[in-house]
Amino acid sequence: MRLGLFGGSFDPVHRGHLLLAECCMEQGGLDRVWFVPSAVQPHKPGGPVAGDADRVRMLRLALEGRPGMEVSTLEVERGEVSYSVDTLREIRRQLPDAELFFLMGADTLHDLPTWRGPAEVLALATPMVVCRPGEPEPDFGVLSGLVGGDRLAAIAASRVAMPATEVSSSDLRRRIAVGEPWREMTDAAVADDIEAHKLYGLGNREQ
Ligand SMILES: Nc1ncnc2c1ncn2[C@@H]1O[C@H](COP(=O)(O)OP(=O)(O)OP(=O)(O)O)[C@@H](O)[C@H]1O
Ligand SMILES: O=C(O)c1ccc[n+]([C@@H]2O[C@H](COP(=O)([O-])O)[C@@H](O)[C@H]2O)c1
Repeated sequence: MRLGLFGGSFDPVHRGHLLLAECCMEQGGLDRVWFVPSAVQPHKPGGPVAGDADRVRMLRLALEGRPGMEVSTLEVERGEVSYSVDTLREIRRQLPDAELFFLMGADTLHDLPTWRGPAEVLALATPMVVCRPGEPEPDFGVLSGLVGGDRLAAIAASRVAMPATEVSSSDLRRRIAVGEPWREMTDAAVADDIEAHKLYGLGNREQ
């Protein structure tokens, strides 16, 4: 099985995340994609804005009716700071025969050498890097001190192209808080859920 792991804060999940996973499934020939919300992303020590249960529920709603896409609660169940190397070790232990890919935008690739145990991360999973038009080309050379030339070429060959989607979780949260249009930036079921639970300061301005 070719399994794609897509880690992020998903605070909240948005159309860019969903499109990225779809493009990787199609172009990267993945059988499954697991979205792995982090408890606390190591480089975002303040932690997410929404709680674990809210982010997991929104992800499940977004992935309903998307065959092969699921949520893994491994990191939120482990709690504390979510190091990807720990998550990959655990998934490798559970699924020894799966071929693991780690889905990421080019921005995350450039950050990867600063992660905990980056060489082990690269031994456990192959980064599947998504390139967006209008963004700088991913610089696979940032991994050259961590993997050999053949492996580097294989990682570069796994790259996937996707159309630009000008959306980020932080902009979505900002729009909700200040009352700008935001629903189109995410899945309709997620937008309904944000409204039902009054997440991200929704409605605070009117009170
Ligand atoms: N619009 C987008 N298009 C494609 N990939 C994206 C987009 N937004 C985020 N990603 C990718 O999704 C992954 C998880 O990102 P994350 O959950 O932190 O979302 P984010 O929108 O970047 O959040 P924030 O704005 O809070 O930093 C990262 O690898 C990031 O590169
Ligand atoms: O393991 C680490 O040291 C590490 C440091 C920074 C980010 N990550 C992971 O990278 C993924 C993308 O994170 P983000 O929030 O930068 O989009 C997510 O799964 C994070 O847990 C992992």
